[in-house]
Amino acid sequence: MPQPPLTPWSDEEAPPADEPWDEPPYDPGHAAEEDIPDGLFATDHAAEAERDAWHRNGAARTVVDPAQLLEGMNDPQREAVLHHGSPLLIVAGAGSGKTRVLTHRIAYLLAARGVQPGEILAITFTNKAAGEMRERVEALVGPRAKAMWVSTFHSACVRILRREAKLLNMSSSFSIYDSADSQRLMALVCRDLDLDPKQFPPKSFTAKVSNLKNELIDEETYADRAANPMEKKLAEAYFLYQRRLREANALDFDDIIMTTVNLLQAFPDVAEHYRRRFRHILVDEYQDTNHAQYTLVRELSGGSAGHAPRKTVDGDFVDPAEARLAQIAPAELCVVGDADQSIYAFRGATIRNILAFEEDYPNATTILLEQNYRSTQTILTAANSVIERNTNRRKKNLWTAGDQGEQVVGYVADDEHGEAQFIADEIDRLTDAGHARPGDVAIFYRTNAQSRVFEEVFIRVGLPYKVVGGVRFYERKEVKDVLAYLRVLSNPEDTVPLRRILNVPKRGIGERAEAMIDALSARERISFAQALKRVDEAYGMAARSANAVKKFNELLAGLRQVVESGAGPAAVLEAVLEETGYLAELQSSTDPQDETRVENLQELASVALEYEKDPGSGRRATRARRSARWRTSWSGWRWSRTPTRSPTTRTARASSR
Ligand SMILES: Nc1ncnc2c1ncn2[C@@H]1O[C@H](COP(=O)(O)OP(=O)(O)OP(=O)(O)O)[C@@H](O)[C@H]1O
Repeated sequence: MPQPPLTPWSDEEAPPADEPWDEPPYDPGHAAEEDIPDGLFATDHAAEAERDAWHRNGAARTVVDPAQLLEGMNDPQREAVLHHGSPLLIVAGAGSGKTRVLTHRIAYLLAARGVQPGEILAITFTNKAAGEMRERVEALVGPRAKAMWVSTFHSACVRILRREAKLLNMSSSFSIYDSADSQRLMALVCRDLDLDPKQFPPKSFTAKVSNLKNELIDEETYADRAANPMEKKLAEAYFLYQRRLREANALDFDDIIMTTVNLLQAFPDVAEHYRRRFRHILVDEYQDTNHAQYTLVRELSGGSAGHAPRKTVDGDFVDPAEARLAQIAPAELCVVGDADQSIYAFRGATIRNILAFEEDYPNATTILLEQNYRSTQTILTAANSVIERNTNRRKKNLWTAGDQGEQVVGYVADDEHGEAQFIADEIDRLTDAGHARPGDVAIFYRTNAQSRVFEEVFIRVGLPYKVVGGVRFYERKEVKDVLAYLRVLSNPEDTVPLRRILNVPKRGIGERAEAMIDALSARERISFAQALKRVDEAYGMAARSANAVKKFNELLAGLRQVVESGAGPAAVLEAVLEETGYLAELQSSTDPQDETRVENLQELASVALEYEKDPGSGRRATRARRSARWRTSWSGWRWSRTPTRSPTTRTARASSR
């Protein structure tokens, strides 16, 4: 079977952008057999109700007592489960039982209101959350839960798109590009358009196209509005990128939502089909929806303000196909969210969707869940007093019927090392007293780079630790890349780091050129480093690659001068970051992960500075002052766009610090 050109993902596996890409690669054979049961879209629910009381094997189905579902619920929770008819917004504080409300509401719809499982669409943000919700619903209603769609936005849309692919002139086994695939495709597109990667970085184009799709702006609309040369180039790239996707029978991650919205808007009979099918739509984490997802929910449910099909002055439908659609009552929509917990603004999520729900759905009911079941009152009061400063916030006050609890301890240390030491001492105290094991303790920090100080103190005092959802500081790619430069500067013959940095950041020394250097080193029995210097003797090396290698040799020679001039580790590191273009590349990127990478390098630089200024012990006293001064100097350097200085000037500046 021919393989698709890049590595796509199968529909159900397609993870949302915030989940690690560790799921199995796409298997076209599997996708072709995707299990959409024949009867899934049948609307003969009366017949289903008859069968519903029994399993195929004759066993009685789980019978749910509606009254039991309401037991132990507080008043607003019960109200949210019972609510009938108009759109419902559940504003649920942390730990206030929103998952419980959602799952019990679904079970109640089946048990007390005669709703069929197939009429329910429950949307969550991550595959993990969907799995958990499905499990909790199944625990309440039994195997009937299988006929419901409890899925992420992406999985639900992929299912719809595979079914309707023909209408879109696509094959139903279309591929899905993950973000790495999208970046590779955009890089190819930019190359074909002869765009200078410095001026028009493909990565930033990928991010911009993604944002446009989240705003439902397709390539044609964008081309019409592109005004300046930058926007025009982006429009060209967007156009070609979409064409390439179509040619490959592929969609990228953001296309999935946008294409489904387009499908529902362009084909009223398709919209009608899903409107008739999904009579109950429940959306979790509504505060994290972006514009495309918001519109999707509106198209599937109908009923938001200004969403009625357009009519002519004579009262006829502008699109006659919409007449039938207009007759379908809106689905019951129930969204749950908490603007105070919004975390995805960087990828287009807009809490406007939750704040303006009542405007968008004028007959909406809002229920506040404020009773928290997880924390003590002291913790809630502390949390409330932090979040009440947020602007444009709907007032909400978390409280608990539980204990007041112990006082929260606030400790102000001199610096980050003092903080880490205090925490290590606390863990020691708790474990010595038998109150906790190290694994019972969680440490939160604001940015990834901050794990480094904790890791160092834990290693020193021998406390076992695990960095959750991240990579240990010294194993992060950017840290390893930069350390590889330092290793090569300290040992020019060290082949492994040398090969690691040969084309990092990209400088036109491809795999082929590397293989030729390797062959030269084998032929002449010289080291890889020496072979690099004798690049002209490598067989078959293209002139462009040879020049790139020579430039790399010059770069290393320049950096070596910095080392030989007696500069300390911080100055050498600064030289590496600047001269190689590594930092500039990260800074010009619009990928939020690259911002984190810059922070990690900043952290690495502060380690180097600490070492340079104070390699011995007893250094803590001066740390705060030093780190404050370093921050100032870093921020000036980090954002300055001044032309690269020669190594000599830079050394002079570094040693004058
Ligand atoms: N009415 C209730 N009585 C007792 N316990 C409750 C009640 N409602 C919820 N809880 C408990 O509160 C905890 C939080 O519930 P749940 O996981 O449903 O909350 P959540 O709002 O989804 O949490 P979060 O979104 O903060 O993760 C659970 O342990 C749940 O059993």
